[in-house]
Amino acid sequence: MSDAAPPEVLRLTAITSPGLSNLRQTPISLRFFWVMELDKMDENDWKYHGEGNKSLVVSHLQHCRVLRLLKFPSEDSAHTRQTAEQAFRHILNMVDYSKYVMKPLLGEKYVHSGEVVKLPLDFVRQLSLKVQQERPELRCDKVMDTFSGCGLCLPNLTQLPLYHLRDHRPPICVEIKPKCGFLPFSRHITKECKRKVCRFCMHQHYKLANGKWKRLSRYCPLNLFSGSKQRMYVALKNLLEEPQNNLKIFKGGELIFSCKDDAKQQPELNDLIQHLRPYFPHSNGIYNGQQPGKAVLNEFIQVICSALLSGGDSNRSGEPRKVHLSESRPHCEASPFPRDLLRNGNHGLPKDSVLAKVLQVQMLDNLDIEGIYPLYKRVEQYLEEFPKERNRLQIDGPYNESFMDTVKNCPTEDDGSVEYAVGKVHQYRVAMTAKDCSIMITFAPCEEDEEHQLNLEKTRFTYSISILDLDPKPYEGIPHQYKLDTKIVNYYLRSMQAPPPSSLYKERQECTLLFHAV
Ligand SMILES: O=P(O)(O)O[C@@H]1[C@@H](OP(=O)(O)O)[C@H](OP(=O)(O)O)[C@H](O)[C@H](OP(=O)(O)O)[C@H]1OP(=O)(O)O
Ligand SMILES: Nc1ncnc2c1ncn2[C@@H]1O[C@H](COP(=O)(O)OP(=O)(O)OP(=O)(O)O)[C@@H](O)[C@H]1O
Repeated sequence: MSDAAPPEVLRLTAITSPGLSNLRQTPISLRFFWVMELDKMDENDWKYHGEGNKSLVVSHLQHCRVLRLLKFPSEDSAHTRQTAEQAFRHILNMVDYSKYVMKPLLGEKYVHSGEVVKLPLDFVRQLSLKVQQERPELRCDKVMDTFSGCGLCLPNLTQLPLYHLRDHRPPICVEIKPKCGFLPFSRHITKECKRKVCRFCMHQHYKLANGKWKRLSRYCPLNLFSGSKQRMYVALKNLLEEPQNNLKIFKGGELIFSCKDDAKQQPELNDLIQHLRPYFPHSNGIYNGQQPGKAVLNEFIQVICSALLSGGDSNRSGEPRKVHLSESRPHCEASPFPRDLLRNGNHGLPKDSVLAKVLQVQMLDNLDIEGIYPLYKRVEQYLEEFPKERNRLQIDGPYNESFMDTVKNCPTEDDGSVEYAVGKVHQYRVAMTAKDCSIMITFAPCEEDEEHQLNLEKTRFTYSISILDLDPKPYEGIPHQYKLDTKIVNYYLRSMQAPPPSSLYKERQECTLLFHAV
């Protein structure tokens, strides 16, 4: 980038993987956000934004961008010391995987792969100290990587660029980690309950038993992915009642609703309603016989549903084209729902909607971990004999077009080859990424002539939808997945013999939303 670049673009410090990426291919919207001058990086320009299990995210105070920094187990200091080079490779791999594997599968418009940046170590260390007190206790088993100086720069997806110039109401962003939206249908499954109850609902019992959460969530991903507005409504209502790590809400880039640091505490729905009121002025009086707070939440849920179902093209009669998933049962037995509603119509998801995209990629896992594990062992045995083949088979990347070809063109029948086994393992790992990604919907009030509006009756919102956390899942993680699957099923079967007391579900009258026709 030359010195004559416009002031917003300044000196570029992004490093892209050689031969694969090119700045000229970076969308102009992203280039606009590159305002980083290496020698002027100041931790005071950044603030803590959030974190997951693997990375910590800080956001810029003025510009719509975030830095995503890796984390390591805190006891693993020897590891952290030797990893500057590895961390750099790791982040490059993450970008390539997002760009060359997940983006083609999920759709250009939903995925922002970001750019690797090399940051001054002093800046990273100061930043790490600065954010430490903001970090939730449950995430402090890991420390931020302050050794490699590598990070990932991304647009801040909780914001709408330049939006603040148009309206005083800041954008609202809803982040949903939907998890696996289908029941496995593989012939390799040995436990019948896996065909009837979804992984998320079963996993709740294991999480409760090992203390990860104090209450069960009623959310069921199969309702969210059903395409039925009524079932989606229930799924979103259940997320609001018990968000765990599946729902976060931001306003103007600030987190306003999520699970509390102390998992025993409950997030305040009444506070959320106060935040949302100015966005739904029609709902502030008594509306359709509902309390105003509930009417606000109802409208809010409808905005989210509408965004999740948007993006599909239409057939000749103006109906959105739908995808139907005939292989899998559409309903999870752990999520009680009136039978007639379940029978009522085969909804399906609009073809290009974000949910359809995520679900299709999740369903690349068509053998289930029970079918994958023996194939993993076949690959392992082969690698023991021919260790040099690891590179050719792209077990640890590089994640490029050739990796993607293996994912797309894997034969359907097992011919006993290692190529078949590797293809299925690659597909499984890609599906795992889609089962663990998050969807961000950012919306804000807009004028009549604005492009990209949600199709709603009462209010006009401009919006954007993105999919984030699209990192590769490690090949070495497969034995762990196999063991975890057994544990989850066993805990579920055990807890079905002694069902948990109803108090383990959140009992809150004031936040029980009305079920109404949508
Ligand atoms: O295994 P799961 O289904 O519990 O998913 C893990 C997530 O737990 P969850 O069930 O969503 O609370 C887990 O989320 P939390 O750390 O619990 O918020 C991670 O996303 C983990 O991925 P990774 O190992 O960091 O790449 C996730 O692990 P992967 O299985 O996706 O590798
Ligand atoms: N581009 C972005 N814009 C705004 N916020 C973001 C962005 N990327 C991440 N975040 C926020 O940071 C949080 C942590 O990021 P992310 O989910 O990528 O972490 P992770 O450690 O990889 O997650 P996991 O626990 O699934 O491994 C997200 O939940 C989200 O709230």
